[in-house]
Amino acid sequence: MTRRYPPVSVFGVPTDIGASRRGASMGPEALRVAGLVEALSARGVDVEDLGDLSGPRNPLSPPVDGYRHLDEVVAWNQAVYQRSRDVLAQGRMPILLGGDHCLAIGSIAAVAAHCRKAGKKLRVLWLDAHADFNTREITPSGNIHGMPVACLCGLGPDALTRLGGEAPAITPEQVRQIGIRSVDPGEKRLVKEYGLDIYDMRYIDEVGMRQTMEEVLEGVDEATHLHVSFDVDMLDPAIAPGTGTRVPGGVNYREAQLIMEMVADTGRLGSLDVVEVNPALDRRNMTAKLAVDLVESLFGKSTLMRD
Ligand SMILES: NC(=[NH2+])NCCC[C@H](N)C(=O)O
Ligand SMILES: [Mn+2]
Ligand SMILES: [Mn+2]
Repeated sequence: MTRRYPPVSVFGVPTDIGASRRGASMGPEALRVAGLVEALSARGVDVEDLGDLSGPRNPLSPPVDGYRHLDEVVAWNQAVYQRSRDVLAQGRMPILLGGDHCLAIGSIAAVAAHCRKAGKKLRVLWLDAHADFNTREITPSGNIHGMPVACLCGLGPDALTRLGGEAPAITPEQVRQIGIRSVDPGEKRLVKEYGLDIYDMRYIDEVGMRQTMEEVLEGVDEATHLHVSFDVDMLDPAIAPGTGTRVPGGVNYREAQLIMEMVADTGRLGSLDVVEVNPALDRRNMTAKLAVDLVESLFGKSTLMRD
């Protein structure tokens, strides 16, 4: 099946400000070196690379009042919010190259504001080993890349929950999490309290990825905007070692392809984050290359004979 895709604007956000381990700041360049932009244009996508945003350096300081680098995280996310908003206003699809996962606060807040204005129904697919639903009270690390989903749902400091003015940017019902296998004890309680829809690895093992994705995509229609927030640590570390918070027992190659292919089949992909690629921990850029391979599938590359 050949499908027309909206024009795409790629931008890099070279920071690891939301993490305590450095290196994700080199992710954007690793994804470019792996050929992300060329791969999209080879698929017939009209794609431009806007280069990298800039922001404060990483002081690698300890948490203050439960947050590590809060001011810097806010500054980077304001830049992400503005860039994502501008790209969407031009009728283009933003692809954020991270950087760590705290940056999804800015990208998804912008997408949510855009959907409200355009009368679209937003659904967020959160592909991750982690639920990223911590708050300052319960975080084991103070790392804000463990908090973006909570911030987007209105739990967190005003400067992050109100990036787009209103809070919450989204509600838990709009989120589907896939590949989860590491949730901190306090975080687990909060996730249950807020009713987040989590397709964890046990569930995927039991029912299979096809059934999982059918449930994830249930109700998606012409009015739906799908935002995919792809933390590469969703993948099994054997195939994706280049990331800072590895958890064994992740999604395998074929399962990951099926996720992307089934999203592509909906034709409703509206925006994308590719985050947590850490070249300092990678081998021969294999994690970035795999991420590019999967992004190609999100844009309709298929091995199906019936196509
Ligand atoms: N986006 C990520 N890789 N998040 C990892 C979070 C790990 C842990 N749950 C924490 O809050 O510190
Ligand atoms: Mn993660
Ligand atoms: Mn994450």
